Amino acid sequence: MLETQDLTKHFKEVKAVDSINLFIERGEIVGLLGPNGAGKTTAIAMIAALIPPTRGEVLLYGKSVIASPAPLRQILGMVPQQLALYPDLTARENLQFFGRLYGLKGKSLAVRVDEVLELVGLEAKAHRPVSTLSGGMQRRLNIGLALLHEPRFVIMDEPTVGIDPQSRHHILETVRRLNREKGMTVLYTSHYMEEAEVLCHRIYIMDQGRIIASGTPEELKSILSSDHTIELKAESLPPSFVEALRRLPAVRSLSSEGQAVTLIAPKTAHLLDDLFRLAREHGVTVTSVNIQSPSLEDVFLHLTGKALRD
Ligand SMILES: Nc1ncnc2c1ncn2[C@@H]1O[C@H](COP(=O)(O)OP(=O)(O)OP(=O)(O)O)[C@@H](O)[C@H]1O
Repeated sequence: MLETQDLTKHFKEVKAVDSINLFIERGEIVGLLGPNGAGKTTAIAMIAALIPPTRGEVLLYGKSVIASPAPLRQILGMVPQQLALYPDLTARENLQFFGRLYGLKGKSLAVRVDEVLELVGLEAKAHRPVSTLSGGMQRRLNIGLALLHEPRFVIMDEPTVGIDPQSRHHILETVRRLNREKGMTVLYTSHYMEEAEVLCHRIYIMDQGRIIASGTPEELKSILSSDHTIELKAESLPPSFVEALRRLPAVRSLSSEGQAVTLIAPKTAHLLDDLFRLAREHGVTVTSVNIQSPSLEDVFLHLTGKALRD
């Protein structure tokens, strides 16, 4: 449906976006993930034809969005990172105001405002001035504004940053529901890996303006498929035992906290025999052992040497 070719944006010497090529099929939820400053907001601003690229192209069904943005604008809903709400108006009045801007009026406006209030779970708060709503509720209303005209394609810029778990859950559920029931296509930026892992069909990982990896969550995790994470808990963890674990040749990295120690090692290493032997030798009583596959967060660390979180 949409693709970018060699899309690039320079702000003087800063290469905010450096020659990215991505595609989004109709009906997909695609994640654009990266730490703060990776270039996500700049990339989506060019995709939405809000700022011109230094170089490159954005194509909607093969036609240039840069040369003619109108066809994209007709199907696009944009959820910006910054709230665009009138704080003194109620939630309903905000929706009515923006609905009129989209050309809705009369009964169809009233019906659509009610539908959107239900969709973002704010029916009970419709009469409240926006300034009295929680941050999470304001974010949900901000999403509602972008959905008023029933867009077929929605771009969301970090819609869950800094909000309570309940609102975050609600937003993720809303995106899933719109995708499932209406076939809505979504481009979703985030720096929360676990969120993208459960929500997105495909993910692009961005760092310093470039796409450094892409694929389904499973494909990305297979980058570390030959490793696993072992978490061992014990009644106590003497430092000599932790050191002995660290010296095992197969252990790539180790961290310990309280009564738990976490190791990353190749799957082929068959480390469990060594773990239990060392535990016996150091008089350590093991209470549990948990073996896990690496997460997307681990993949990002592996690719960039950095954690994604703030
Ligand atoms: N208008 C601008 N003028 C100069 N530099 C800019 C401008 N907009 C963005 N940048 C720079 O471009 C780089 C990418 O910024 P961008 O906001 O796109 O990143 P991001 O991944 O969206 O991060 P965040 O989540 O913090 O918004 C940063 O180094 C930023 O400082």
